Amino acid sequence: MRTCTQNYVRTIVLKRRSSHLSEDSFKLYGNRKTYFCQKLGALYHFCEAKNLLESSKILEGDYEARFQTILDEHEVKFPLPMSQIHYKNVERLKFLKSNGVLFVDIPFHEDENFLRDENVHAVKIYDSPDNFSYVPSTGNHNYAGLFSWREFDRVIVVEDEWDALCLEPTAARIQKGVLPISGAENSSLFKRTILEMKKEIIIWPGQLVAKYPDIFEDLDDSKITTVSSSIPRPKHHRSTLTLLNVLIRETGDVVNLGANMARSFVQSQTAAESIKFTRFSMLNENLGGLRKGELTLFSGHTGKGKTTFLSEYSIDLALNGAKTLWCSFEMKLEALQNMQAMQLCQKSSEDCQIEYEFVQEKLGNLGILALNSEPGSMDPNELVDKLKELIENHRIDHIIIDNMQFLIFGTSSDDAYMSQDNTIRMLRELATFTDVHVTVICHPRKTSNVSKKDGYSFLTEYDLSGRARSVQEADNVIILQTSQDIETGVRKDWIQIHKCRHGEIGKFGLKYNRDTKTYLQESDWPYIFDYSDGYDDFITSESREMTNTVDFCLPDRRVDRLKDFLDEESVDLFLEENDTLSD
Ligand SMILES: Nc1ncnc2c1ncn2[C@@H]1O[C@H](COP(=O)(O)OP(=O)(O)OP(=O)(O)O)[C@@H](O)[C@H]1O
Repeated sequence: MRTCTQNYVRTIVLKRRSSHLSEDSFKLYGNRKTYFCQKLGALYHFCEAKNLLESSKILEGDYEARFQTILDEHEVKFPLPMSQIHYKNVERLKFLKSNGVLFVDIPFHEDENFLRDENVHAVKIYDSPDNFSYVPSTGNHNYAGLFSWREFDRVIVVEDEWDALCLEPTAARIQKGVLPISGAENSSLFKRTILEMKKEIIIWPGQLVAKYPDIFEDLDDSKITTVSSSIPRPKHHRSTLTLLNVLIRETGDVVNLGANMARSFVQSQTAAESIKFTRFSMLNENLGGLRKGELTLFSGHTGKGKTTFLSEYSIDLALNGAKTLWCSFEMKLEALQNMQAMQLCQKSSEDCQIEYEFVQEKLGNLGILALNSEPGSMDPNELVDKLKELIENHRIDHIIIDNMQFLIFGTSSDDAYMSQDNTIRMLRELATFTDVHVTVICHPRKTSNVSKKDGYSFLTEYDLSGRARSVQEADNVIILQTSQDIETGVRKDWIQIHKCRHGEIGKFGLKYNRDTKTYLQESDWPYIFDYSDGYDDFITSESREMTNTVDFCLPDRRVDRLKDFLDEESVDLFLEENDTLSD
């Protein structure tokens, strides 16, 4: 009798084209038939696969006795010896799902039986997620028979059955089959029968070529495409979209748009799942909320509020469920913390200190994280590695990097450009392949097109420092625009969306409250402050300094206009509450 102290017993993954499987098993695990009917069924399948992976239980003690109990509990007859189990018997093992996952092994021998998948040969038992053994412990074991490689001319070779399980439905949407390789390394049949017959072989990750030289060395190079080793294995991806992105971006020179309709289905699904803004709800209209897997560049004139705005932006998102990680290389964490407390509670710094405990609790519940680093430069490679780890461990949805300059190295401008291109490319990949939204603050280069009237030039995406490459890589480019009338001192701020790959460009005004460091978007301004009017006529000589703040002065004629909209009593109340507004 075999004894294991800890075993993961994992359930059967049974979803192949087979006449003796009931419809029920197709539905349970999904197959191409199912998800083509349901369109987004692949997503379901993907989640199912992930759930199976994550919910597998550890069985303590004597494996076989425990296993037999499970079989008995579910009244499943497991006809030993295992080498004689047929698929139709195995089918019943799906009842084991609630107890974890049991992989039923397909014989992989140097004979044609393999191709018919007739027999189940062994059970794979996990001592830990990476350590497993087979019962009975004979020869080669491989799960190829469970997957879809036979149905397509193009095949993606992956490391093991978990990768295959996670990738298969997505791959099928773009007409590719999957084939797990582990266990087949000693088989010349594997190479001869499968790989040599296929028109295109994608190897994910590319290191498998070096790991299994006997299998790949003689294959025609022109048929092989490898997925970069910096991209995580399929089982580590968080959504179907990121898997599709890898397959579409990393493989093949030409994309069949017809076959890739799947991508737009998933894309629209992602949009529907985007995290919406409340304080800055006007961003929902253009950007469609915060979408996972995108890269946003955020810019604005130096010292004009980029960090301040993004801080409140991250609070808004956090209040709607998005977990943001701040990488603040410019501002000390205490300063960021203080600003976030004020913005969250909409209180002044002094009030936050008075109500310290309340503020602390509220901010704590929000769950915004910050990389524990001192202000200063950081090696982008080191940062990206760190971020991958944090995304995995803390389930992060959004990363803000403040700012790009701290990730650029090089003495000459050419070196700096190269470095910036490289950093942006890494951040782009990070967003795409981890399904996290990355927002990067970029400074503009020095601009000179300043009109006499406006103290700050109007920035466009072309004013962002570095090369156009960054803008091309980004999904969104947002600029906090500032203008200041040189004569009157009036400052105006607005958010301008210059690029939005999956939405629309647009703009909206902002007013700033110095006391709480918060912004009020245009649609929330008291209606009397009509954006199209401009602000010039709000100015009195005393209030010049404060014209873009919400507590600005209101001249008499504006009060009169207020009366057109409100009754006498409400106007009095309004004026009383805003006594700075009265003369
Ligand atoms: N709209 C605004 N009107 C007036 N003051 C503002 C406004 N927005 C932010 N500020 C103030 O401007 C100062 C600088 O803000 P912040 O650090 O956010 O700017 P930044 O653009 O990120 O700066 P840098 O270019 O140095 O990175 C802060 O004291 C902030 O309170």
